[in-house]
Amino acid sequence: MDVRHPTHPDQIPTFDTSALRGHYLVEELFEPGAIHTVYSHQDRVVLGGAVPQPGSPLELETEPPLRSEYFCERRELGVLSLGQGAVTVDGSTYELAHRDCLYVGRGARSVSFDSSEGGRFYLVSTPAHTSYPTSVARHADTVPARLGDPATANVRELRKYVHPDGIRSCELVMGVTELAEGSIWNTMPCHTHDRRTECYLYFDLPPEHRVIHLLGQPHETRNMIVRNEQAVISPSWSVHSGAGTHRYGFVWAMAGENQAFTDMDHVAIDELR
Ligand SMILES: O=C[C@H](O)[C@@H](O)CC(=O)C(=O)O
Ligand SMILES: [Zn+2]
Repeated sequence: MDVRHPTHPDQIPTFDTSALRGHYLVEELFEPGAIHTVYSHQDRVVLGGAVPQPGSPLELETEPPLRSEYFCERRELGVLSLGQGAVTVDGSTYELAHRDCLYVGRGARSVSFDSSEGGRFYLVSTPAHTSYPTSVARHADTVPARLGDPATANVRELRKYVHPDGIRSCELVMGVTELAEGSIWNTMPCHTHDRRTECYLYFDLPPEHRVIHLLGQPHETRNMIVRNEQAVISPSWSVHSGAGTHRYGFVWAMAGENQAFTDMDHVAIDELR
């Protein structure tokens, strides 16, 4: 488990490219036959990737930084399936298709991942004060919000999975946004939300393409060049927006003080520096 400490916005101008990437970019989450996790002290979000090999399920183990008997002892967990696979939680198996979401409530003792056809799972976990039921939200059954405009190259569909009017949780708010062919911008005009950390995982981006992801306070932005299946941790003071060299999708997940999706401090394009 990689541990990332929080940063102050005044540090941003002092970071070179590799320092910026070391603090905010999660480059290697998905390795065949392994589970990788990152513990961020930004709202104590844990990000992870699980890639089970056919016939060899992977069990989510606790890690020393958690000081817990099992992973979900004090935590809830969101799982976003990138492909076809199954997650077994305390003996109940949930089959997931590409972009389906499983929420695992606090107290689940055993969580394991299995796939016979190259499935992979993105994990986001946050501290939990109580136990909400483990449940599934399927991409095919979720009515998306249709956002954006062709003129601004940001036509996209947003699906909320874990949120106050969907799967209930303690802190976690989670969903997927997918851009239409020919659209490249997400979250522009952009925003911050001082009450929450937000993490993006970009997916469905061809290997030769990249997303130019913007971060930092609105008046002092930086960029990182991001590959497919890499994640970005955005502290509460940071914008989180990007433009791809190709269409893509991204999993967004938030944790912190509140769960109100509309609690955003909007930033006008002409305020950005
Ligand atoms: O606070 C909310 C998040 O930044 C994302 O949900 C934004 C997003 O998915 C989009 O604009 O497409
Ligand atoms: Zn946001």
